[in-house]
Amino acid sequence: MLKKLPGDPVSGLVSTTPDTAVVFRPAIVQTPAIVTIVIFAARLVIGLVRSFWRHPIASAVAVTPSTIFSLYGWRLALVVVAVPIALVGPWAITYPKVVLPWIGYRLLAWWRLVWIYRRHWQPVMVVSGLGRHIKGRDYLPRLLRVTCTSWADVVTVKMLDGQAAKDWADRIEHLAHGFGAPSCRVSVERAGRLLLTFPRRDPLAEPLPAVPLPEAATVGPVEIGQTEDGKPWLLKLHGTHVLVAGATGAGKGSILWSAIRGLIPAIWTGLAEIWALDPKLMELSFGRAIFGNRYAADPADCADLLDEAVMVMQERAGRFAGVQRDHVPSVQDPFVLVVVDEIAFLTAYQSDRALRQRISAALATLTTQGRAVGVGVLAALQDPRKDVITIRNLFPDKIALRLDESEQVDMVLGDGARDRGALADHISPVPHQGAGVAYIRLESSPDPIRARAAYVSDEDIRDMAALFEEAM
Ligand SMILES: Nc1ncnc2c1ncn2[C@@H]1O[C@H](COP(=O)(O)OP(=O)(O)OP(=O)(O)O)[C@@H](O)[C@H]1O
Repeated sequence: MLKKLPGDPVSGLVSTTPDTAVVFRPAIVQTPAIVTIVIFAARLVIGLVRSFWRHPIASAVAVTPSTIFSLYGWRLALVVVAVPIALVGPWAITYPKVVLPWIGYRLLAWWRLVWIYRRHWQPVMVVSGLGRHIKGRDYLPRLLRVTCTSWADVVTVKMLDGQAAKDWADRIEHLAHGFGAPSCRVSVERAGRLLLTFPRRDPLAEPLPAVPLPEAATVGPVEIGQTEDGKPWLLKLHGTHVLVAGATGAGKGSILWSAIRGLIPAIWTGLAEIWALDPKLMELSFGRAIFGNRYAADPADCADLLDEAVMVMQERAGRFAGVQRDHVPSVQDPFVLVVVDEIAFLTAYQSDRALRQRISAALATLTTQGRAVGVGVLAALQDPRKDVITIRNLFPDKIALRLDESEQVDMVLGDGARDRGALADHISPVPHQGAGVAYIRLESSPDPIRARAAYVSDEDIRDMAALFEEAM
């Protein structure tokens, strides 16, 4: 009814005299006041119904006491407020994990929706360029829902038609600053819809103690720490190869040692073996007893050990050919995990060219053919540039600890990882806050996950090694 086709009727022309500008009289559509009032009232009712529907608890908390106050006075309103608090309060303190998701986080989500996101939505969208202001009208992405977890707000957004997730990923800093969050992560919920994660606090700010030794022998994903949403960080080792990149002091050792720790019962029962290459002669030498005679520090010895691993791999491949396609760990054919601390010492920084080529060839062979026959590589390095590690892409799983430069993030985790919120270059260099904190990108999902590896102290390593020393 209020729509008008573009252009003005000829009768609207005021002047067509040569030498004077053509002037159009703007078309004014007189809308009766009652129509405007009805439209605004309908919008208000729809908004209230939607608000009650989406936030029943928050709406009840806001509306019930004020209604009772206006109808029956403050005494009854006080009773209505005090009784639920008295009932739910002790329950919430005793069972916070039950009460918080059901009541606490819902109230918080409503409050943050109203106070943070809805209030700032229009300016943040327009200024960041995600919304458009055309001819006095705003075209904004729709803010659909806010949910809260213990550490973050998750905002569901319907993008404008024609927008891509990358448009949002390119503006994570605008979004984080605009909504007062330390960072923002973007993931796709489904076509046209995004989830924006805004952390409220850092759940990984405190170091984690070493994970207890597993009770059962397993080579399955081993628990090595905790992810941001409080779940155990399970690292797959059998059936893959893992590259860990991090600047000096980023905590590479804690990932290597946590992985070894998770395999200790399997090593003990003969289902797994760790073959350790320690060219820096620092990290792995601490637990030599765990590795038996499969430990090398000198580059020539490392090359011999790698060649031996290749031979084991090829012998198995020959035996398994046509019989089985997957490796099942057994005492005869244990899972062999080749752990390399600072792989660049053996490849890029190795001055003996022949040795360097031998080592590179062995590593490339293991990473291309090893996983089906139960030989895996877990390698750590400081500098992820291509000229330092040419076989970077042969590792299916990669972990980025604190990195020095923003460009290194995509080198480790793949294109677009940093845009989606893997801010590995922003991890704190203070060991207490940032060591062991990492971003992971799994083969199955483009969205990076933030996690922290448990800290395996020298004492923990000594205890683990002592188990094997006694048996020797
Ligand atoms: N997961 C962790 N949680 C808390 N603190 C840690 C963790 N890992 C390491 N640290 C602390 O950070 C320091 C450096 O760790 P680490 O030596 O493992 O780093 P790195 O990446 O191996 O460094 P480099 O490459 O220089 O050997 C350790 O001495 C320890 O105090």
